[in-house]
Amino acid sequence: MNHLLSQLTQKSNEGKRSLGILIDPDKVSDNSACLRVINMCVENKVDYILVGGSLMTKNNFSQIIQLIKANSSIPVIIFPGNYYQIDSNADAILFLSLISGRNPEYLIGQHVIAAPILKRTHLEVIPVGYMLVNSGHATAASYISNTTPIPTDKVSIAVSTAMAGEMLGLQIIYMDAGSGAEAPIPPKVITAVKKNINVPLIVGGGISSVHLAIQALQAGADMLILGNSVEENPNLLIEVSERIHHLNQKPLNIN
Ligand SMILES: CC(C)=CCC/C(C)=C/CC/C(C)=C/CC/C(C)=C/COP(=O)(O)OP(=O)(O)O
Ligand SMILES: O=P(O)(O)OC[C@@H](O)CO
Ligand SMILES: [Mg+2]
Repeated sequence: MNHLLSQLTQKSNEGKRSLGILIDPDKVSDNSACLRVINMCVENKVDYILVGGSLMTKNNFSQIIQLIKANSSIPVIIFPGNYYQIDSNADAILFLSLISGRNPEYLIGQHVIAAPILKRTHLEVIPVGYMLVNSGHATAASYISNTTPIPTDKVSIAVSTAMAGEMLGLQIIYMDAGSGAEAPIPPKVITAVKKNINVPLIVGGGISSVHLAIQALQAGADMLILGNSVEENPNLLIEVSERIHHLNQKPLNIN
């Protein structure tokens, strides 16, 4: 029942890293473009495909999940911007509580609406403490959720927020600079958070080069999420995936 969470937790405990690719349905122009990304994920042994966005203006969410399921065996994890983004053909959903913000709607409101719908599916529901960290300019997730991201230089706020999330029972912490961020989460913030929690740490937002990806992994990220940059530079997916498989032969342990 909690297969993916167990897998991620075990990998994290062993110091092994994972790679997730985000497909934002709003950015998918057509099936063939989407299929290209899916095929690249398969060829490069990507661990997870995430599907979701802050806003959905196209009616293609379920279709994209079906396309992934029909063309790969990579687990599909919903990364929802809101409770409309639920589809029983996916494998799991990140049940995000936006703990960096103070908007009750994104801390618990959306969840109350989603819970009975999720109960009727077989989706694995993964409780996640979702933290937005300032990235230089406003991001869609921060604007849409009407929350202020954690200031980048306030490391102790990021650490305390992550610790509180873990103490509340959340099983993963996801630190996000926001999709298309000018700069990703600084390595020192990643390391400080990682050293103070015992649950897996996902890091994403603005990872636009192999160098930045390696920096985040070496700082302590258990799982990286790449979105925008993969569409702009497909080689990034290939190179980051290779590096992760290489690193996993000599696992690091930050804790
Ligand atoms: C529990 C359920 C069902 C929903 C939770 C909803 C919560 C708390 C969401 C957190 C806030 C939020 C709006 C997150 C969005 C995360 C996401 C899927 C980001 C993908 O990128 P975009 O934010 O769409 O960026 P672009 O500007 O690049 O399109
Ligand atoms: O699109 P990018 O900037 O890679 O970000 C991915 C994801 O972490 C956004 O929520
Ligand atoms: Mg979007």
